[in-house]
Amino acid sequence: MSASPAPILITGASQRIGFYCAERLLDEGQPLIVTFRRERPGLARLRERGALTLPADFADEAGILAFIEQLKAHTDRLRAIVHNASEWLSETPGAEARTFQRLFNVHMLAPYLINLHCAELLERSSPADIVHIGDDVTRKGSDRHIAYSASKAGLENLTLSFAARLAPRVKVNGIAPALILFKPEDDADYRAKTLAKSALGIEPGAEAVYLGLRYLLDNPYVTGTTLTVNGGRHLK
Ligand SMILES: NC(=O)C1=CN([C@@H]2O[C@H](COP(=O)(O)OP(=O)(O)OC[C@H]3O[C@@H](n4cnc5c(N)ncnc54)[C@H](OP(=O)(O)O)[C@@H]3O)[C@@H](O)[C@H]2O)C=CC1
Ligand SMILES: Nc1nc2c(c(=O)[nH]1)N=C([C@H](O)[C@@H](O)CO)CN2
Repeated sequence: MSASPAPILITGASQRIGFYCAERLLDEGQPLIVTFRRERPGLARLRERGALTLPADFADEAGILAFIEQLKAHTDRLRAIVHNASEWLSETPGAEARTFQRLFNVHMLAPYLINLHCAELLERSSPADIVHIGDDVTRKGSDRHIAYSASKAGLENLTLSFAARLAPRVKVNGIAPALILFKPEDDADYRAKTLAKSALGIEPGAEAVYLGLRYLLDNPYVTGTTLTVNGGRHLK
């Protein structure tokens, strides 16, 4: 039995929420493997801190399977898998089906295949967790991000199925955020309108998701659950 702790895998951790969670886990001395699609400034910092950074594009089955093979060449065990990689795409006029397929690949096919192919790596660790990062928008859908919302709803359902399949050795949960971080290009009007959608009316920052991740990793009696981290949007 290896003395060093098994690594945690976070997908899409080169920026924003995934990057923040990666930094916090490294702060705790947690070995880390992260995936990235495009080279970004934060990756150099994660590498400096000892994280293994693996390129991965989950837009199609071939890219997902290629990542799984690459991952298994680097480790034979995992403490947890955090499925964070995501694209926030609205309907693309004239390319609706391509966008739909892309979103379902990133948000559903990638977690599905990675979970199935990497369950054995998780079962070599105790405790072991899978965390799916979803979206609170699945509560009511979205008229401007139809395929995105549907694919995130499917991801939420994977939480239930994998929690049943992998118990008791692996806990499987989700986190459903609403606004966590604006994008730099979001204008004042959009920001004001978005903040008004929740009871708490704040942009909490990535720590709001990390605290949910920490809770799920630490709690031995939670599985098949999706944590809502939405500032009380459901109350408005
Ligand atoms: N930010 C927010 O307010 C909210 C976020 N969420 C969810 O939280 C999670 C993190 O959000 P956020 O940090 O804003 O996410 P980002 O939009 O920054 O995306 C995270 C990463 O996913 C990667 N990614 C996108 N497409 C692919 C792909 N085809 N294959 C592999 N990687 C890919 C991106 O890589 P690249 O760097 O190449 O673009 C990006 O770095 C997401 O699942 C998101 O849906 C939910 C609600 C609100
Ligand atoms: N992959 C992403 N998903 C989402 C993002 C994002 O930036 N990347 N942002 C949101 C918004 O914050 C929305 O919740 C409110 O405007 C949703 N999903």
